Parts: sequence; structure tokens; C-alpha cells
Amino acid sequence: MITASKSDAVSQDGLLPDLPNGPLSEYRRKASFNWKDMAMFLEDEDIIAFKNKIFSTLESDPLFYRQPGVDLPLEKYRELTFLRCKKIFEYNFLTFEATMEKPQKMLVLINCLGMYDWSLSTKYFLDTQVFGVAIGNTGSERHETILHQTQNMEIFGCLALTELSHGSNTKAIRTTARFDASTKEFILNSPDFEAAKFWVGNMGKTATHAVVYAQLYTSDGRCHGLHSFVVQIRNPKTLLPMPGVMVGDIGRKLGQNGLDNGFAMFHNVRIPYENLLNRTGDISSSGNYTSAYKDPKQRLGASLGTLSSGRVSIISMVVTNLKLAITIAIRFSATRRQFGPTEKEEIPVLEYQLQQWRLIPYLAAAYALDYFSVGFFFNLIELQIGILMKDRSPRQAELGKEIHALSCAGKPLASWTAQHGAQECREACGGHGFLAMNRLGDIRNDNDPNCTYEGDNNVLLQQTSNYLLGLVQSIHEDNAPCESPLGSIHFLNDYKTILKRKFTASTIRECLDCAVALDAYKWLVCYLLRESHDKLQQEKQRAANDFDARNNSQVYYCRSLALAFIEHTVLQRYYDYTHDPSTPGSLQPVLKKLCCLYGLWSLNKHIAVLYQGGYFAGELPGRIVQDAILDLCAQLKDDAVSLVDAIAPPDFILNSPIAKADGELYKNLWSAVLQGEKVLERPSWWPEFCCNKPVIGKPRSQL
Ligand SMILES: CCCCCCCCCCCCCCCCCCCCCCCC(=O)SCCNC(=O)CCNC(=O)[C@H](O)C(C)(C)COP(=O)(O)OP(=O)(O)OC[C@H]1O[C@@H](n2cnc3c(N)ncnc32)[C@H](O)[C@@H]1OP(=O)(O)O
Ligand SMILES: Cc1cc2nc3c(=O)[nH]c(=O)nc-3n(C[C@H](O)[C@H](O)[C@H](O)COP(=O)(O)OP(=O)(O)OC[C@H]3O[C@@H](n4cnc5c(N)ncnc54)[C@H](O)[C@@H]3O)c2cc1C
Repeated sequence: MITASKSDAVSQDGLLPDLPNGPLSEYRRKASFNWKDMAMFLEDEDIIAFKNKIFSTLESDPLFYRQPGVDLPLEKYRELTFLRCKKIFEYNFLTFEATMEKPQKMLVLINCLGMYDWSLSTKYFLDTQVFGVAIGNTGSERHETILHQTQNMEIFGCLALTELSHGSNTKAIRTTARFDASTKEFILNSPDFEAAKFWVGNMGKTATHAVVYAQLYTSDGRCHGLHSFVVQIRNPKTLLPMPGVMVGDIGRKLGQNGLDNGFAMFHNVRIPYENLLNRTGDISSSGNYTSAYKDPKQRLGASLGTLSSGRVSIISMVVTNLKLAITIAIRFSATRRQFGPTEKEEIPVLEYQLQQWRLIPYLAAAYALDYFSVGFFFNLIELQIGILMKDRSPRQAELGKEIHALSCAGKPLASWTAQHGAQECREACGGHGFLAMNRLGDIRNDNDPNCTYEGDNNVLLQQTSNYLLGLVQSIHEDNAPCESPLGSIHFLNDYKTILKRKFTASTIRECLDCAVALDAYKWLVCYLLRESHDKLQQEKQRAANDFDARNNSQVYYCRSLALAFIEHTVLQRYYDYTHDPSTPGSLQPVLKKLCCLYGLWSLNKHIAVLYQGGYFAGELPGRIVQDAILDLCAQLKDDAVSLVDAIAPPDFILNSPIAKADGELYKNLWSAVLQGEKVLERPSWWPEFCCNKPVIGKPRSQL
């Protein structure tokens, strides 16, 4: 095993306790680097100490005790999640001052609570952040009291945009808010049950207040489009609905069942006119409407801008799920033995090329996407600071657009990778992966809605391709450079030259340089941009209208473009990071391999387009890319256990008997099974078998 230097070891030992010896030790010994060095490179001491504090606090609090795999009744799970949420308020892990000092800790807290249980994390952050950020970003000074009340849990918040009959198409939201000049109030109404707010997290049982999106009407009957309002929906003293509000719970979901998702209908609900969140449009006490955004399309974009913070955060949340799933599958695969070269000796399933190829690319994806998600969160913080400072500069506007474009593809890429990864990990653990107590089912099911909420993945990708297609004109006019605050589109300045390039590597060895995949991605994005643009023009000529033309250009064109663009962005950022001279020499080789594997594995999914567009020609490119993927998996298999050790939470949080750090797969699983309630008891309904025998072919009367 590679050991850390003496001074590093001193600071590491306090923060990162040694892992127990056991069946995983052999792989740990074979690793090319020290897992503690890696952990401390990925996160600084302050963050690791913060995580340790959260984890150890939860572990020592009996309220957070849990029995692996136990399915609680819905009501009980909701209650427990609420009690735990209340406790998180009491622990106050992150003060306002600490957030301002190091905003990244917000993301760390979201993920630490999520690693414990996503229902708890989403419940807490929907209230304190999603509700809070919506008010902070789209409201003004007059809404500060509400924010304070949220922080003290005097009130409990939610964000209500979606309706029963409309989710993606936010323009078609039908809840109305009409200004009544005589009382200086807005009157909220749901025109019918199809316009009920629906799916809203926290609304089912707990929320007292909602940020409600509604069409704003002035008293002259004019509609000014979608705006958001703070609406009290329950009495905080009784949790009973406010007059005119019909509010309820939508029922059991496929995951995250500790969270109460709900519906609400409004019947002449009056709210003070000051409850309009007035950043994008305001109304004077006499009822005159004003807005800095003259173009209704721009106004819609501004009022939906707050959704970007959720989308950016979700990227990190889903990567957290991938990290949990891959930790379980790698530790299992390193300790589970099946078959072997001789009758006497069975080998760990991680030694099989097939198992490596199924899992190790997801490990690489977890590292690359994790790096992207944290860096992208910093970009969001920059945007947030600009919003708070009321920055109206063109740069701030461009930053908002670029973050919107990147988050609308970043969320799909990361949530799908986590979703497919969680399923692969489940299957890679065989039957034990299907046992609820081993947690892969919960990880998969709790991850799943990330593909839908904060915008359906397939719908969001269209926002990214729209952004890219909007650049085509400047690309064709050479004197108008492609520039953006985060630089994600700068390479498009070389569009014409890139399109002339071909794949030149001729050996596997050459492909092991990540620059090969990166160059291929640059070509792929330029090619798909050209093809999507051309397809759109053709469809415009053929179709009756632009609406049809756009819809008929999604599959194989705009959708692929958006995904290739975000994969390129993730890879470029990870490439720069892993190749940076400041990256420790002891870690650089393994990090470069992860980067290269992520690049080639992702690229391999586009192989048909690479051939179709002529970047690849002949058998060789396809073959050496695939061989390089297998080669990298084989090179990384001895590092895999240490790579997951560096990103794994403690056993209590991971909560999977087959993946404890001691690697005692069977002892841990067996003891968890035997500790289950009533495992050895006969069922309470045993007489149904033993006494009440069926008369075959004659069902008994139900009367
Ligand atoms: C120092 C400061 C420290 C502070 C630290 C704190 C930092 C913040 C931390 C935040 C933490 C957050 C915690 C997260 C915890 C998350 C828990 C998650 C739990 C689940 C939550 C679930 C909540 C929901 O699901 S809410 C409902 C979400 N619904 C949707 O997303 C609907 C999807 N549909 C849409 O958004 C739109 O309708 C869309 C995008 C499909 C567009 O439709 P349409 O075709 O009608 O319009 P367009 O013509 O395409 O668009 C018009 C125009 O607007 C632009 N635009 C749209 N959206 C945005 C945006 N978000 N930002 C910027 N611009 C936008 C669009 O690009 C168009 O512009 P053009 O220039 O005209 O092209
Ligand atoms: C667990 C969970 C929690 C949620 N929490 C909240 C919350 O707190 N607050 C809130 O307001 N909302 C919430 N939502 C709602 C969520 O934001 C919506 O489900 C989401 O925006 C998608 O809308 P939809 O469900 O109406 O799907 P639809 O828009 O009806 O989409 C259905 C299908 O049609 C496809 N489709 C739609 N439009 C197009 C198009 N133009 N081109 C091609 N295909 C298209 C989609 O890809 C999708 O496959 C939550 C949802 C879930 C699952």
C-alpha cells in the first residue's frame, strides 16, 4: 500500500480514520495511490471536517437510527422525516455567516443529508432553499420577513409551479392572480381542477406557505404573464388550510416517500399585493403594472431564472447517488468470488473483464461529473452574488444564459448517468443487489425523479440546443467571435477548422491520451451543430410552421447536440484539472486514466455519428477506442477499491451491509438478515395454510 508523507498523515489521521483490515485489504494494498491523499485532494480539510461533524451527529442521535431495508408505513415515514427535519434545524449545521464565507458548504450539506436519506434532504432544502431562493431571487426587501420566518421554522415553504395538466409548458399555467384595486389585493383562483397545483414537495402535509406561479391580471383585464406570489396555504398554528385553499397529498410515489408531495386549488384567495415577488414585474398600489422586461419571452425567462439554482444543485445530488451506488458495487465485486481458473480457486468478480467494463466507467464518470458539479456550483454562486447585488451588466445576463444552457444539459447528463449507473450497480451485485437492505433499490428510486423534476430531461435539452443554434450566425460571420463568461463555447471559434479534422490515432497507446477523446468531442459538437442547423432549415422549408420544424429536428440532431456539448464541457474541465501542474504527482496518473476512460466511454456512444460524419473511417478507429476502454478498465481495477474509499461516506451513512468498509460481505449481510424483525417466526396467518385448506376449483363464498 502507498503511504502518505508524515506531515500529511498527522492531519489526515484525525479527519480520515484508517479503514478496518479485512477482505478488501488486498485490493487496498495493490492501489497505486493512497486513498487518504486522494480524499484530501478532492476536498479540503474544512469540508472533510464539516462532513464528519454532520455524519457523526446523525450517527449519535437515536432519532436517526434505522434498520437497513425496513419499509415504513407512509404516515410513519412522513412523520419521521419531519421530526428529523426539525432536528436538522436544531443542529443548525450551517449558519448564514458560514454559508456566506464558504457557499460550497450548502452543497455539501444537501449531499450529506441526501446520502443519509433524500426525503429528508429534499424536505429541508425545498423549504429553506428552493422556497427561500425563489423569494430572494425574485422578491425584494419587502419579503425579508418571510425569509426570517422560514429560517426559524415559524413557517414552512414550498414552490408551486406545476399544475395537474401542465408541467413542462410553464407558459400554459392557468392559476390566475387578479389585482383588486379597491382592496389592493391579489385574488388567486384555480379555474378548474386541472389547474390545481400538483406534485409540489412539502405541500402534501406540512407547508404553510407557497411561492405560487400564476398569470398576473391587472384590473383592466390585461394578462401580464407568469409571475410568482407568496401565498399562505395553511395556518402555522393548526396546520389547517386557509380559507379558500383546498390542499392535500398526492399519495405514494416510486421513491422519496418521506417527502409529502401535494396539490392545492385556490378559490378567491386574497393576498396583499405586496406578496407579489416583484423583481421581474411590479404593480403600484393604484394598480399600474411595470416591468424592466418589455419582451414577454424575456420576462418568462427572468421569472423562471430561479430554477437554475435547483438544476445546478441536482447535478451534484445525482452524482452523490452515483458515488453511493458505485461504492457498493465495487466493494461487493472485490469481495464476491464466483468461478475461477481452477476448481479450487474462485476469483473476485471484479477480476472479470465484463464486470470491470460494466462498473469502472461509472466510477470514472462519478469522478469527472463530481468535479464538474462542484465547479459549476461555484459558477452558480457567482450568478447568485450578481443577482443579490442587482448586477444589470451584459456579463451577468450572459452568465445567466450560459448557466441556463449548461444546467439544462448538465442535469440530464448527470441524472441519466446516475440512473443507468445505479441500475448497472444493482445488477452487478446479483441477487444481493436486489435485497432492499443493500440500498441499491432506494438509491435508484430516489434518484429517478431527478430526471423529471426541475424540468423533464428531454424538454430541458432543447433549451441547450436552442442556445447553441442561436450561435450559428456569429459562427458564420467570422468577425463576431463566440464568447461567453464561462468559456464553454469558445472552441466554436475554430468551428470551420475543427470540421475539417479527422481521427488520426492509430494505436491503443495513442488513445490513452485523453486529448484524443477531447478532440473528437470538439469535432462531434461542431458536426452536430451544423447538421442540426441544416436539418432545422430543411424542416422549416418543408413544415407548415417553425413549431413543427423544431420538433422534427430533435431526435438524432438537436438532442444529440445538447448531450455532446455538455459531455465536451465536462470532459474539458476534467481534462484541465487532471493535467494541471498543481495536481499532485502521486495522484495524476490515476486521475488521468479516469479522465481518459470517461472520455472514451462517453465518446463510444456516439460511434455511429463519428463514422457517419467521416471523422472515423475504416475498422481501426472503432476498434482501438474500444480496446483502449478495456485496457483502461484493466489498469484501474486494482485502484478501484481505493478510489471508492476516497469518496465513500462512513458505514452508518452508506447503510449497505454488502459494502461496509471492513469488506466482511457475508458476516455483515448474515447479521443484518438475522437482526430483521420476526425473521425466524412463522407468519401470524399460519392457520390459513395449516387449517383452512382450499377446495380446489371451488372458490369460497365471500359472504
Ligand atoms: C453568496 C451567495 C450564497 C448563496 C448560496 C446559495 C446558493 C443557492 C443554493 C440553491 C440550493 C438549491 C437547493 C436544491 C435542493 C433541490 C431539491 C430538489 C427537490 C425537487 C424540487 C422540484 C421542484 C420543481 O420541480 S419546480 C417545477 C420545475 N418546473 C420546470 O422546471 C418546468 C420546465 N419548463 C420550463 O422551465 C420552461 O417552460 C422551458 C424552459 C421549457 C421554456 O419553455 P418555453 O418554450 O415556453 O419558453 P422558451 O421560449 O424556450 O423560453 C423563453 C426564454 O426564457 C429563457 N429561459 C427559460 N428558463 C430560463 C432560466 N431558468 N434561466 C434563464 N433563461 C431562461 C429561454 O432560454 C428563452 O430565452 P430566449 O433568449 O428567448 O431563447
Ligand atoms: C418527485 C417530484 C417532485 C416534484 N416537485 C415539484 C415541486 O416541488 N414543485 C413543482 O412545481 N413541481 C414539482 N414537480 C413537478 C415537475 O417539475 C414536473 O413533473 C416536470 O416539470 C415535468 O412536467 P410534467 O410532469 O407535467 O411532464 P410533461 O410536461 O407532461 O411531460 C410528459 C412527457 O412529455 C414529454 N414532452 C413534453 N413536452 C415535450 C416537447 N416539447 N417535446 C418533446 N417531448 C415533450 C416529456 O419529455 C415527458 O416525457 C415534481 C415532480 C416530481 C416527480
